[in-house]
Amino acid sequence: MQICELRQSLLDCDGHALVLGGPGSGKTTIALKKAVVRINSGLAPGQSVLFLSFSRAAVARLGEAMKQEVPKAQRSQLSMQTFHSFFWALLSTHAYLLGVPRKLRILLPQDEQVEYGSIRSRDRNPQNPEWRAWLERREEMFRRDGRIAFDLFARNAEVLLARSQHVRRLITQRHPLIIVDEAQDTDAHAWRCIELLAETAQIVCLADLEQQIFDYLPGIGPERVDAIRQALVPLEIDLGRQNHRSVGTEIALFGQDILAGRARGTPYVGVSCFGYDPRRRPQKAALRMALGMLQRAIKAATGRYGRNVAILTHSGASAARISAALNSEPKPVRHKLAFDEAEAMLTARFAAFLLEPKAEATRREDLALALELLATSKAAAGLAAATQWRGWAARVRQGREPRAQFVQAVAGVIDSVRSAAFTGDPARDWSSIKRLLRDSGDPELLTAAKNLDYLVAFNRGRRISAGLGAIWTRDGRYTRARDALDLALAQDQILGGVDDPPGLQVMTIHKSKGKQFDGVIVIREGRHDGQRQVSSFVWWDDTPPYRRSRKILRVAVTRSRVHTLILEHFFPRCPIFAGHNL
Ligand SMILES: Nc1ncnc2c1ncn2[C@@H]1O[C@H](COP(=O)(O)OP(=O)(O)OP(=O)(O)O)[C@@H](O)[C@H]1O
Repeated sequence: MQICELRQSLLDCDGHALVLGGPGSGKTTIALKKAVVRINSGLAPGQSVLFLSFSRAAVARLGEAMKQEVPKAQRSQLSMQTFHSFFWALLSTHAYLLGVPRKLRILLPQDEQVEYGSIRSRDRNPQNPEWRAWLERREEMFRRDGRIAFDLFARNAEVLLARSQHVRRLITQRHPLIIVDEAQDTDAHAWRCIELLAETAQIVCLADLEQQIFDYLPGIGPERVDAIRQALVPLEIDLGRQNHRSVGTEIALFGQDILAGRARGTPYVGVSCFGYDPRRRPQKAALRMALGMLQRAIKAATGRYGRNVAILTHSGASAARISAALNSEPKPVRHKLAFDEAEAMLTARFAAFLLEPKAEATRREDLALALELLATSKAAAGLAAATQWRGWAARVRQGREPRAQFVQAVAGVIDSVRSAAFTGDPARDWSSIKRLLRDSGDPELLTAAKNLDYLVAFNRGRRISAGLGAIWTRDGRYTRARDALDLALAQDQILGGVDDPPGLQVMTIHKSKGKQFDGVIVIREGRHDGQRQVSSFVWWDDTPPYRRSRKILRVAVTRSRVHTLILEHFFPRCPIFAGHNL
């Protein structure tokens, strides 16, 4: 890699720095180089360069990039973490200074969701007394029981760092250089933490305001980059519109034109569009054709098929529909769906419960508990059935077992696991639970079995297996399997899952941020805005000239290295695409 003068100035700089630049301009790459230079200049034993990112996805990509940019010998001196894992480590060691219990536990998102699931998403705001009451209860859980929700991490880390110079020193002595990825998306608390650490550590912020697509979240806004400038007075280098991701294509230029609202009216190298009429051609057929076109385009450009490709959608519901269309017979297409995990995690707790030893004497309690666990996962999905199932659980406890088919099916499963001989191999035993659920023939239990598949798809299996295996080795049965599962999931949400699998992935545009694929299909369809069908590229509440929508679409189209294909319904027409001729 050529190091230009601009990049060299970053490598030479001892003070704070701010690296700006568009998608694929090389911010991450040069920051990793900077880390290597710092490591080579000598770190004391126990010291490392800290690279902070928002999502595990971004850390996963960093891991990939690191393999290219950082020599093996130095990798252990580079600590790549998400903000969450960094704050968690900080809080779990020092939060007692805030007067909370010494032993902290994480309030998992799926458990939080159970608490507030009944409040509609649009009512989850500080104006709503019900929501405020939940926030207070959540705060109380932290103060009294040491159970802390992810959302409280940054705020409490800030209080801790602000109060204790000692803790600040401990961190900056360990990490003399801190690199902050996607610094434009730090909220006020996370940013204040960095600012406090900047007193005694060197900070390098990477930012691109034009990729700020999480600005609907509280505390995130365009003011952050100015705040960085004011607080750090950094050396500023701007990689501008350099494009190293999709060299030889005009993908970055296309993204730029989308953002600027410029329609040049001629095709772009590396970008194509496949429009279809959903009344004539079903989506599942169009999807398969589009995947073929994408892979052929990648092969034509590079001589080989793409290693990883993604289908990007505007909403989670749309991602789920695409996934279902890909799964449809006769030729299902293998893929991974990045989806809302709460329901699946809670179903896993039900499965863990089924693994726990059971006795005839506790049948009634077991059945009631099973119904409650299932109700909890329903509640997380915001489904009304939860209330009814909880009612049934209460009746079971009173000795009045409802005749409802669902209750009978669950009772059947409980009866079968009581006599099941588990093998001690968690993977096999987990599969036999799934089989039992499927064999029950009940549609709800079938959904539960499917949710368990998702966990495997998400690579959550390994840590869960290890936890369950350890219990079996100790006890010869799965005593308190649910605790082991919770522990595995908590670890996983903070530390784990840092891989970027090959193959096809389906996800929302927001989830794709910071990722890179050989090829990308961006789905455009219709979405109902309450009055009529509008293009799904037009974001909720956005108005001409559609700044927000353009920003988001640009993030989507610039995720690919070789080819981006827009798969679109002919109708409704899209104002953002008007004048383009792809
Ligand atoms: N100076 C360079 N010369 C050649 N290739 C480079 C250079 N810098 C980066 N690359 C390559 O370009 C691609 C994108 O770079 P990188 O991920 O660093 O960009 P980025 O600015 O962090 O992107 P984004 O903001 O979209 O996450 C990578 O595959 C990287 O290996």
